[in-house]
Amino acid sequence: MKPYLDLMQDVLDNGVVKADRTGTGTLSVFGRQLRFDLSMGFPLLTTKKLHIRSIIYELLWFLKGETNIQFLVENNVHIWDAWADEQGELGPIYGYQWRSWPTQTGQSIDQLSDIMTQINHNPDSRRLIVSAWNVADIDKMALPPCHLLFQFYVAKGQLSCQLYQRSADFFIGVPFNIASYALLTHLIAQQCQLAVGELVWIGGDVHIYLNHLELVKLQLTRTPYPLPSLVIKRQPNSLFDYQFDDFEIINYQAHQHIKATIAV
Ligand SMILES: Nc1nc(=O)c2c([nH]1)NC[C@@H]1CN(c3ccc(C(=O)N[C@@H](CCC(=O)O)C(=O)O)cc3)CN21
Ligand SMILES: O=c1ccn([C@H]2C[C@H](O)[C@@H](COP(=O)(O)O)O2)c(=O)[nH]1
Repeated sequence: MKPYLDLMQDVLDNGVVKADRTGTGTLSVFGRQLRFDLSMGFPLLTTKKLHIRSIIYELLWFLKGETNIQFLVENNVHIWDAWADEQGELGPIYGYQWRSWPTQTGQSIDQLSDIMTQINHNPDSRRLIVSAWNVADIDKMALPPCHLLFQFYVAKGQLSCQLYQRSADFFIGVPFNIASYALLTHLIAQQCQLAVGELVWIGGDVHIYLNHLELVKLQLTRTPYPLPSLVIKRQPNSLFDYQFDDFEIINYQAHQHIKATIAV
């Protein structure tokens, strides 16, 4: 995860102090890229132990097309609690747009099913894109999508994924986002009988919240361990049939977790 740590240092060295919506304040840079060769290991941070359980459940929840935190809460995952209303609703966020983007004629588009069909039948397509940025729905969302558009690419029997993230909480959110899209790429690759290629992460406003600066500096004193591996124990019939127990992360050696306050 050296690229992640290098960019963390880049934000410390070159970041501009900016005010933000949450009132916390950030150090921020604009427009950065990270690349991970997924065939070389699963990109899970090793300089701070990550709660992979939350990451897996969140992705399964997106894949179900759900936007109510009930499924997460039932599985003791509370990462979305702070943004939900009293009914647990978040509005038409990721899951809804991925699985049932509404059309003007009252129908809906399952972008993920369509992308799988395209990868299988038209792998050289340059249009393998999924977008969560539904302009007409933004004001109904608890939070406009941060990871808002991703594109797949097939070459040499490998599936690569590039993600655009408009706003990136580098200490808390980005490690989750990288692991989540790495997992998604593995799942789609398995379903399409492809190997995994690269994950390319692109950040717009890449920021460190000012109350995370000391934690970031602590993390940068740590030496990374080798990356763990992902084992998928079963091949379900569809992308939407995976369960939590299908996954195992092996050889995950990491430094102690660093607890931080999240900006809401
Ligand atoms: N400021 C901010 N940063 C984010 O990363 C973020 C948001 N807001 N709002 C919406 C979602 C929710 N996501 C979240 C929310 C909380 C954690 C979090 O608390 N992580 C803890 C571990 C908690 C756990 O897994 O139970 C951490 O220390 O990483 C992570 C991602 C990512 N998003
Ligand atoms: O998956 C996610 C979701 C959210 N974030 C961060 C990025 C920002 O710090 C906040 C969102 O605030 P905005 O004012 O809407 O930009 O949440 C993330 O890093 N990853």
